[in-house]
Amino acid sequence: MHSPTLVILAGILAALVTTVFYAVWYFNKGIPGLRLWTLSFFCASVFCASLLMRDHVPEVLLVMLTQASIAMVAYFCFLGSRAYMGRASVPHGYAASAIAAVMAAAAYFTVVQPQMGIRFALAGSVSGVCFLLTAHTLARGGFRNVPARYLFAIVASLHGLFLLLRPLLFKLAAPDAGNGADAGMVALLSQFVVLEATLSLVLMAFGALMLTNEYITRELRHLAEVDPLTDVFNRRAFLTLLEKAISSADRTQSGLSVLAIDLDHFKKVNDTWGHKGGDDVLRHFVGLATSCLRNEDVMGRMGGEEFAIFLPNASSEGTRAIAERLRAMVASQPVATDRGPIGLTVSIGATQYLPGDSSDALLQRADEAMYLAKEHGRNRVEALALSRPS
Ligand SMILES: Nc1nc2c(ncn2[C@@H]2O[C@H](COP(=O)(O)OP(=O)(O)OP(=O)(O)O)[C@@H](O)[C@H]2O)c(=O)[nH]1
Repeated sequence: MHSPTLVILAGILAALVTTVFYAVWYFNKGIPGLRLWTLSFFCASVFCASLLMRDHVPEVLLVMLTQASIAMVAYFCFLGSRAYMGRASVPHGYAASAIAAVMAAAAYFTVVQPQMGIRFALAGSVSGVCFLLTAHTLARGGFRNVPARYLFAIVASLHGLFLLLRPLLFKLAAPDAGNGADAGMVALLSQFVVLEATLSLVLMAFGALMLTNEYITRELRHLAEVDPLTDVFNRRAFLTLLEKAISSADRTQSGLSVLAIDLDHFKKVNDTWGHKGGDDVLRHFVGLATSCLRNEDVMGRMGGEEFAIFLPNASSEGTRAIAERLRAMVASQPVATDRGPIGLTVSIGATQYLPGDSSDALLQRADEAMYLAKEHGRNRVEALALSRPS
């Protein structure tokens, strides 16, 4: 296909992708990386537009514009990937200096010592390195959690490698571009370069949209499962996980313990310190509780100032020890506030899964034990059916 036609097609695609990304970003500004990917595709549109203005703009200006825009396509793509992966941005000063140096070199090799090959290699190497860095950034986090990163990382690395090897390819295919046969080969390779860039653009846009979609899905799942104040599972999610833990305990004949925890005299905390003070206490308690749990232990907020924790594979002694450690920790570590420390105690009911228990029965028994702790004076641990019958 005619090269200018391919460039027009690539330009239309880049502009369309930019518009779609801008619209998605406009309504979802919190998605990390999306703004930078939008800028990257915008620079790709500028690059295509500048190629099409070839006959109407002074050569040196055109070369500087194309070199800067192609470098920025890759740089913004790299920054977007870092943002998506939650990594810190890189200092823009280095990038600005690098792009300025590339533009200066491009001007030098256009006006002072015209060398198209060197300009070509320069543009390819800067953006090639940025695309390889993009692939490395996306791959480093581990593929298992976010499988869509496969596509983006593979396309970015192949595109980066192609950009780096491109001058070599031209050299091998057409060692003497002045000769007629080699000039034909150069034209063919140029068409392939535009095709490769267009295909990479489409695939990377696809990858970025998949990552965006994955982020939104993850956020929605988080909102549906997690209590916004304390960041532990809400009642519904906790019960679902408890059901699964019960099935697993049945299957593997392993232990499963449940703690029901209620903050003592929490109404008084609210009355004395205000609702905000009460919220701080809830968060403080959750922080303490999670610090003394193992990775496999699961905590949920069952409502108000009531929490529950289930402990897979915990023995009765282990369960008692964790409950007692948590009780003592809460009692000894008041919440520090500007107006002084807020003292806090908890009542804990502990129980263990007995064959045939439903999740409701198990939680109810833990609750009964917790009410016993309240009745017996609060700031204590009570247990029901904690030892497994032999
Ligand atoms: N700050 C804050 N308070 C809450 C929240 N949810 C429930 N509460 C308060 O928790 C308090 C629970 O009080 P009660 O059920 O009377 O229990 P208590 O004062 O802890 O007394 P005991 O449980 O018998 O020790 C109420 O004042 C609720 O308003 C919340 O998300 N934030």
